[in-house]
Amino acid sequence: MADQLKPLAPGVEDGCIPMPEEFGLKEPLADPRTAFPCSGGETQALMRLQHYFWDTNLVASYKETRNGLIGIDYSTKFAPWLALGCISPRYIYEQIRKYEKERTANQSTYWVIFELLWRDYFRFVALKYGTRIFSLKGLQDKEVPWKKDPKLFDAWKEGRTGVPFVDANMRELAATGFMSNRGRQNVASFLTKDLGLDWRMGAEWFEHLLVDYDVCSNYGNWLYSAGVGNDPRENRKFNMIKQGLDYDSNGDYVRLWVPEIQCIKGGEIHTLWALSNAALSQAGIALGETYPLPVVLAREWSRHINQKPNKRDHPPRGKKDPSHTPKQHKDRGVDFYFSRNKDVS
Ligand SMILES: Cc1cc2nc3c(=O)[nH]c(=O)nc-3n(C[C@H](O)[C@H](O)[C@H](O)COP(=O)(O)OP(=O)(O)OC[C@H]3O[C@@H](n4cnc5c(N)ncnc54)[C@H](O)[C@@H]3O)c2cc1C
Repeated sequence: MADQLKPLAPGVEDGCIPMPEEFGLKEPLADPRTAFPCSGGETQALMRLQHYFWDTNLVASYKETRNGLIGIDYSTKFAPWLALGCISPRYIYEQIRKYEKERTANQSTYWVIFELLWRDYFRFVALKYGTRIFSLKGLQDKEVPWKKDPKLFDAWKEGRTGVPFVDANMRELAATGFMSNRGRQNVASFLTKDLGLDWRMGAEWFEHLLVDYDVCSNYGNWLYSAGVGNDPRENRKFNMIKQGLDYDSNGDYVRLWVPEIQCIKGGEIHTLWALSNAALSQAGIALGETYPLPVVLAREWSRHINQKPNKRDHPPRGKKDPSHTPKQHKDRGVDFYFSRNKDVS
């Protein structure tokens, strides 16, 4: 490696690095609700690792918290730094191995490595298939009658679908550039399976906004969600209402991002349209006016109307913070990549 950079070519001046204002850009606003309140650069990335591994031992409970929705510590948040080359996956891997030797090795420490393997996997998929990862028919060359309805797409991207769990996630993305993995899987399934929209519209919207945008991980995951990746199982679809009740049983996440419906208490917030007029008007909600009616109603959602939050999904004892994931049943958290069921719900 060279010790020094070569001098600039003759005639090229070494001016100052231009500031965002010179391009007409304003300082980005920091939303206090963000799950990624960090800044860029290698130093910050290393500090995050130090915090997540060595200072707090959060890495040792990653598997239980990784499906969380609120706050910085439910997952590693390494993705933005990885996407921009501020930290390397090898360094993270070596640090996990060191942690396992010096502190503890458990399912959680393994699971962070496992997630990094997904990242690698999507790189290999992109290498193998090249520009086919952007093709409407995907890797399977599969004909699907995708729609391109701009009204439905706008409702999705602006968080106005009338499905609170979807809207909360889409608003978080627009306001902060970040969305949890649980949220991404759900809104992608909603766009492709419930709305039947061209999956590439969703992928492009993510590309436009994600602070951790990465061409391989983004298009690889979208292909998967759309059912046109190299996954042999068909028609897997998330049930938005069950997911909302499982992972945001009390509705705290929805209330954080969809304030106009925050007067509805508890998990009923996920099925607003099923509430009585009296309950809605008491909460100051006029469906279709102050908050949209659902743009679509999937048949399987009706199973969860009036469902009390599942006892088993209450946060583990001693973990009251809303950012903690509900206790997971055997297969929960083993994303749609592994679920044997068609309706991953
Ligand atoms: C539709 C969709 C689009 C996505 N787009 C992107 C993207 O553009 N860039 C991106 O980095 N991730 C993407 N992901 C994967 C995943 O959601 C994010 O990597 C993760 O939410 C980032 O948060 P984290 O760093 O706290 O992850 P953690 O849960 O802490 O995971 C640790 C690391 O493992 C890797 N990882 C975790 N899950 C995945 C996955 N499913 N696929 C690939 N790598 C994974 C990431 O590098 C992540 O930083 C997407 C997922 C979906 C469903």
